[in-house]
Amino acid sequence: MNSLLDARGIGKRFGGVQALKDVSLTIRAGEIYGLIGPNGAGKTTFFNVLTGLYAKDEGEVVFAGVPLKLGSPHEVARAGIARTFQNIRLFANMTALENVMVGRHLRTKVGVGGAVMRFSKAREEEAAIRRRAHELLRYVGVEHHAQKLAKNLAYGDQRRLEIARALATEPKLLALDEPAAGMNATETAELRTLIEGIRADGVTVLLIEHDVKLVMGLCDRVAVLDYGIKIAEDVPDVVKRDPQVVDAYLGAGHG
Ligand SMILES: Nc1ncnc2c1ncn2[C@@H]1O[C@H](COP(=O)(O)OP(=O)(O)OP(=O)(O)O)[C@@H](O)[C@H]1O
Repeated sequence: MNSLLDARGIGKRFGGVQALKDVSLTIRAGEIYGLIGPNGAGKTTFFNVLTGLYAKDEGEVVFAGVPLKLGSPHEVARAGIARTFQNIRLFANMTALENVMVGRHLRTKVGVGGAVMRFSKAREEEAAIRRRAHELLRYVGVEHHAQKLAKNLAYGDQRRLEIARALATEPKLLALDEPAAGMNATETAELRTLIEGIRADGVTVLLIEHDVKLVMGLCDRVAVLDYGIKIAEDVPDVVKRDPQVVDAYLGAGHG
């Protein structure tokens, strides 16, 4: 399998805290890749560096064969990486449909300049965006809430809506930060089916998750961070039995 993302020697410090130290990992095209580790291990920091929210101190990322311009969320999104957040970040007072349409606008070709000249073209594009947004809401299973304000959706549906919004940018890589947090067993099972479907439709998935059962059941490969260092990277069956991983994470009541 080809590699989609190659992170090399990523380092990030916050004052005296070395949140990431020389982290290298490779995500292959078409896989579901899990990133796990104890609280404070650096998982979200890795996501934030990867998606341009934090400037890195060291390292580089090659994505789809091209060096990724780290430090710019817009460039990262354009390159084909979309994400969701640990703490849901929707536009609370916009409808579910509008939230997805906003994500979709990243792909819009008609700019502000010439908008009058190309008014009908813009209208066509807007209609296409709306259609696609409806499709995505249906895809994640919340189309019946299209006209509801995001803040009025149930928690699990908000998480699904965030995924729809991320997918609206047509990413090659979808990075999910603790998507199962706060979900009950039924919602988690449905989420698993959704993520498997997303992969089956050709999107590679990077997943941070504390639900070890979900990670081990769903992921093709898993990397483990501990104090900012990658201590393991392998298929779930090997990672599960790695003594260092058991010691740092799985032993402490997580498994
Ligand atoms: N913006 C920040 N400013 C200062 N320190 C930070 C910042 N973000 C993260 N850190 C520190 O970096 C380390 C790694 O944190 P991070 O949130 O990446 O861990 P995590 O593995 O995602 O944890 P969790 O599972 O609890 O979400 C921690 O020591 C944290 O306190």
